Amino acid sequence: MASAFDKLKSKRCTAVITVPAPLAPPAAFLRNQRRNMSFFWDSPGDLPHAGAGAVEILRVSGPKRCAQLEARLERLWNDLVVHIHPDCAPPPPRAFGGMSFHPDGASSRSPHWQEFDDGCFTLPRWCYGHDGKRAFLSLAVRGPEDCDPVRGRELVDELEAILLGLERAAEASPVRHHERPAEAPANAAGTIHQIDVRTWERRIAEIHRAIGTGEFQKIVAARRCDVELPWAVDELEVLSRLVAEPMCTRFLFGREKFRFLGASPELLFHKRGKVLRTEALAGTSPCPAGADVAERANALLASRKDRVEHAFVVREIAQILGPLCKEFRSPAQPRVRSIREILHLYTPFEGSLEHEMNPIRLLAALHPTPAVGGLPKAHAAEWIARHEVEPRGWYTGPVGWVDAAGDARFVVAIRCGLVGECSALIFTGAGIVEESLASAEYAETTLKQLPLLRALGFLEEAFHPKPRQATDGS
Ligand SMILES: C=C(O[C@@H]1C=C(C(=O)O)C=C[C@H]1O)C(=O)O
Repeated sequence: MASAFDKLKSKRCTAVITVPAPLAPPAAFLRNQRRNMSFFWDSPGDLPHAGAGAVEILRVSGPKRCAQLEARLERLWNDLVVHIHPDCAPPPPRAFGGMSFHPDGASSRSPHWQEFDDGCFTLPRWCYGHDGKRAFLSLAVRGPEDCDPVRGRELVDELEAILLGLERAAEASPVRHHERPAEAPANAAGTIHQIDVRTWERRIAEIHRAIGTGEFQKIVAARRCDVELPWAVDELEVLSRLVAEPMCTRFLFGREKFRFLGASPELLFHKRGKVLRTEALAGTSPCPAGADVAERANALLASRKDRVEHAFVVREIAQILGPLCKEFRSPAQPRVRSIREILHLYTPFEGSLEHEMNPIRLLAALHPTPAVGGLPKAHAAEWIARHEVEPRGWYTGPVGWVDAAGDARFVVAIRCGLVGECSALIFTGAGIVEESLASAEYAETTLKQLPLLRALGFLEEAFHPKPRQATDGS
C-alpha cells in the first residue's frame, strides 16, 4: 500500500489498489457509505459488486454519447496503474454506470432524472466484490493529489474502517449463496397513483395511428406509477427483497436525491474476450400463482401477436450482430422464461466476434433493441422521445459495467424505479404492434410493477410467496 502511494507521488495518473477483504454481503459494504455515486450489482453468473464514491466520473451526453464514452474509457484504462495484493485475485477494474433510453437531454432537464445525465460511468473510489469464496476491496487513488501524507493517511484510515465494518458484517451475516429476502415492514401503507385506463387507451390509440401510417411496425408504450410512502425508503432493504425475483440482475445507482434500482430479467449483452452472448426478450403472458405454467407457456408460444412482437427483436439482433460474428447461433423457436407471475418469450444468442471490438460500440449498435424501443429502431426511439409524457430517464436504458480488459456486461433497465426519500416512481412498458389490445397491455404493465411494489413493502402476501421453480427453457 505504502509503496503504491510512493510511486504515485510524482505521477499524474490513477491507480487501483486491491486488497483481500472479509467475505460479507456487498450490500453490507454500502450500509456505511454515502449514497451519492454508489452502486450495487448482482447478476447471475457474475461476481457481485458494490461501490461508493468516484475518482473518475465519465458523464456523456447527446447523440455522440457512446463515442464520448468510448474515448474517455480508453484514456482511463490507458493511464490506469493496477496494484493487486498477492492474496487476492480480483477481476480487472470495472467502470459501472448506465445511460438514458434516449440521448436527448430531456431526462437531465426533468427534476427526477437530472442527477443521472444521458450517460454516466464511474471508476469507484471504493469497490467491494466477491466470488463466493474470496472477497476483495479496491481503492482507487489519483496521483499526486491523493498521495500527500495527510490525504494518504485519511484514505488508509478509511480503508481500515471499511475492512472492520466488513468483518463485523461477515460475522453477523455470512454470505449465503441465496440471500433471504428481508422481512416486510409491518402494515405496509402508502399511496399508489396510476394513470387511468382512458389515458392509457388514448396513448395506445396514438401508437396504433403511428403504426397505421406504415412508418412503424412496433412501438413500446411506457407508463409511470407514482408511489408515496409514510416512511423513508431503505433502498438496501428494497434490493434485498428483490432477491426473490429469479434469474434477474439486481442493480442500484445512487445519487444525492434519488436511487435508480431494479431487478432486470433482460440481458442486453455479455462480452468476454470475443465471446458474445445476448438475448431477445419480448412477448409476455401473465401466470398467476396456482396457474398451470406449461399450459400458459404453450399458449404464449402459440400467440400470433406475441410471436410477431418477439420476431421483430430476434430479426433486429441477428441483423446487427450476425455480420460482426464468425458464428452467431440461436434456437429456431423462442423459449419461455418464467419469472414468478410473468412469462416471457425469449431467444438466447451466442456468437464469437470476428475481430476484437470495443464493448461500447456493441452497446451503441444494440441499444435500444425493439424489445424496449420499436421498429424501425432509430425512428421509433425518436417517436418515443417526442411523444411520451413522462421522461423515461434511465428506464429501458443499458446499465452495467465495462472493464479494463475490454469485457462488459449490460442489462436492460426494466422492472425498476427511481426511489426518493419517501417516494418512488415505477416504470413499466409493453410492446405495441398492430394486433395489441390496450386493455391487455394495461394489465401487463400493471403486472410488471409487482416486483418493485412488493419490494417497497406493498402487497403483504408477496412476502410469503408460494415458491415456484424458476424455469428457463421450453
Ligand atoms: C418494457 C418492458 O419490458 C419489455 C417488453 C416486453 C413485452 O412487451 O412483452 C417484454 C420484456 C421486455 O423486453 C418493461 O418491463 O417495462
